[in-house]
Amino acid sequence: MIYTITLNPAIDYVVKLDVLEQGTINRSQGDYKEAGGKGINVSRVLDRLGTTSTALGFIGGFTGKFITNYLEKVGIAHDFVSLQEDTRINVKLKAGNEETEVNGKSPAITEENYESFVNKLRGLTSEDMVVLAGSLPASLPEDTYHSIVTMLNAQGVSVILDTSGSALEQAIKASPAFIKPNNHELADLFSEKIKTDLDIVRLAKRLHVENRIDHVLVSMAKEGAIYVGEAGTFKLSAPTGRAVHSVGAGDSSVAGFLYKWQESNHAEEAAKYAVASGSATAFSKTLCTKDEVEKLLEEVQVTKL
Ligand SMILES: Nc1ncnc2c1ncn2[C@@H]1O[C@H](COP(=O)(O)OP(=O)(O)O)[C@@H](O)[C@H]1O
Ligand SMILES: O=P(O)(O)OC[C@H]1O[C@](O)(COP(=O)(O)O)[C@@H](O)[C@@H]1O
Repeated sequence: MIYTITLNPAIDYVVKLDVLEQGTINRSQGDYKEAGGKGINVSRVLDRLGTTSTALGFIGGFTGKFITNYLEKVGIAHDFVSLQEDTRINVKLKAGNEETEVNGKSPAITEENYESFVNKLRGLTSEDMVVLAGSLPASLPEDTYHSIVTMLNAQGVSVILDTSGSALEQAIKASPAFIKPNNHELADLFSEKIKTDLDIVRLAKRLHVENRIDHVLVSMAKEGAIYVGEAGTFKLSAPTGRAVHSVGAGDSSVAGFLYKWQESNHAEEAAKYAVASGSATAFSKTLCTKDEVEKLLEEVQVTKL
């Protein structure tokens, strides 16, 4: 069974504007709300690709209810721990080609809440895969993902991790099986400036070798991705198209990789599927569908590095 963990879910409130002017009243040309947060988006894309998963994490208040109602409507299983405070709202402002994001502050998580969550993971086994994705709520320590990866590894569970900053820096020391930083997150992780593909390869190889991470997929938005791992080192081009809304593109890549990986056990195929899924989401108003992904698959070119 696949489980996705979103410790800090969100309603994504997407607002379209002609231009965004600071210090005055802007009027929306159209807006909509999505059940978001990285793990939840992975569950949503897996569902569209035909794979079942259960969404775990913390949820609270009327905003949390919006998310669970949505998941129930589309038939995605969930087993969240309930919080007193409201799940956050993340505002995504789309003005012309520019996307500006204001991600909300996380609700408080008590020790009791956290213990209830960890108890849900105790029964997982080597039959299971877990996606840990997104930022950590402010009330949890920065080594939270490190502890979860350590615990799940000991239970034989494969862990897929997609986070950034200090949470990522700590968690990679516990050797998750797969990570998908974007090129900026990779640069931050090593406090380096990335200028060429070879810089990416060099840093990703350190994660593969020194941190014993089986698969490292570094996404680079319209430049595609670079894979370093058990299957070798290669670059994958992204299909060309008009980027409509890139929120969730990274989450779609994670879901695409996981979907193909569990079906084929073939990392190169999985990485191709990841890139096609990310691009299919970037090219559509919301998350990708399987048809959209498979239409783009042939356009993803793989070059050995
Ligand atoms: N403008 C774009 N054109 C084509 N593909 C894109 C574009 N933006 C994102 N993608 C696809 O989505 C994937 C993930 O995007 P990226 O922006 O790197 O991730 P994240 O959302 O995690 O920052 C890329 O590897 C690529 O396949
Ligand atoms: O937990 P974070 O880092 O604040 O990110 C949450 C945001 O990321 C998203 O999951 C989108 O992520 P990507 O664009 O990286 O795929 C949004 O749905 C959500 O608002």
